[in-house]
Amino acid sequence: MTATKPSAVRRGCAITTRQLTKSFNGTTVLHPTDLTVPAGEILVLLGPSGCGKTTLLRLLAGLERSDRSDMIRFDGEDVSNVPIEKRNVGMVFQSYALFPNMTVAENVGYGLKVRRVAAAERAAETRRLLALVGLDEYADRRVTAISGGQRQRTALARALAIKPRVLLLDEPLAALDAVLRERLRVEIGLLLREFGITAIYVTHDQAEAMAIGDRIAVMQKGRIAQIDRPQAVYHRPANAFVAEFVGTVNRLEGFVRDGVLAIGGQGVAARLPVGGADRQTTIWFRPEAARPSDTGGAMTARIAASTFFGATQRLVAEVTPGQKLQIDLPSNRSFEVGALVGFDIDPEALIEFTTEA
Ligand SMILES: Nc1ncnc2c1ncn2[C@@H]1O[C@H](COP(=O)(O)OP(=O)(O)OP(=O)(O)O)[C@@H](O)[C@H]1O
Repeated sequence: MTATKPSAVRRGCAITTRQLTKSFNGTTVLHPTDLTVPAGEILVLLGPSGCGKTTLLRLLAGLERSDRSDMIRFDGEDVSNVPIEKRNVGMVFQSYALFPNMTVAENVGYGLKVRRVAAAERAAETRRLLALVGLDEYADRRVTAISGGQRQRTALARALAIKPRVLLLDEPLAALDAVLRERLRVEIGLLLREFGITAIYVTHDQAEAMAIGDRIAVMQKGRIAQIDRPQAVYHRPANAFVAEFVGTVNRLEGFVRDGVLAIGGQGVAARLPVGGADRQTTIWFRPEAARPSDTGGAMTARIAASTFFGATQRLVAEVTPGQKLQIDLPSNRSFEVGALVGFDIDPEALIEFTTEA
């Protein structure tokens, strides 16, 4: 994609919400939410179906009214009672919502035409945006005659054409196949950063969230469970829900005595040094925290399955009958299903929550 520097595009604005709340028919779907999004940030709203992501996005857009007013500010200005057409937000949806009877260029220039921007200026701006999203050669194609990925880039260019203060994206890649999704999430992230626009991006795909977001707000039942940089959300999840929703994670339950979590079974066992007082606890760790050990290791588990990933292999291993762990080990050693594997766990990567989610 061409890396043209946008010149006329205004930087995005800062967004703040204070105790933003939404109920439908007496059921609260967004609990009071305080959000501060600095200008130019890409914030991803991540969470399972029904957790309130779209509701929060629609409130910011002005497509829903909050339960109380004066809750949303753009650069300090209260926009709670400003209708959508005056909020100056751009929107990109999963279903491209393009006009099928128009060309790519006509779609991109549509918002400018509605705003009565002169034809020459409109054409120049449209060309610039099409170059930016790598569609200059498709300007005169009908949108019905381009691919899904090209349609999504057309939708992005169209949303950016009106120079929005905020760009809101709701599962923009959900309708695309896996390969295209993976490519476009990198491209969209680069484009949004290049624009310097403030963007709120809704997805339920954690890999997409980590690739695109400057920060991720993980939502759980109408609340933000954690808002932080992708690395922090992944490595230092705020609660068990976040740990399980973002990436693969293992849980080990047992008693800690003299600083060691010990669980045992028939030939398989864990004696994991975790420190701290004697307690019953759950310890969490990610598959890549496992380290192969030739001397036995703190953990011994029976291999139930293995999957080759190239550089690594993912083993499913039973540490006690019924307690399965997923661990990633280098793929240059082969492990037989049914055999025992010894490994350690990077102590830095152990996660323990004082309160359960
Ligand atoms: N207009 C509405 N009337 C009644 N209930 C609604 C309305 N819109 C959303 N809801 C409810 O609010 C809750 C949150 O919905 P929302 O669409 O915000 O979730 P989401 O996280 O975006 O989910 P998904 O990923 O499935 O789109 C859901 O339980 C949904 O059924």
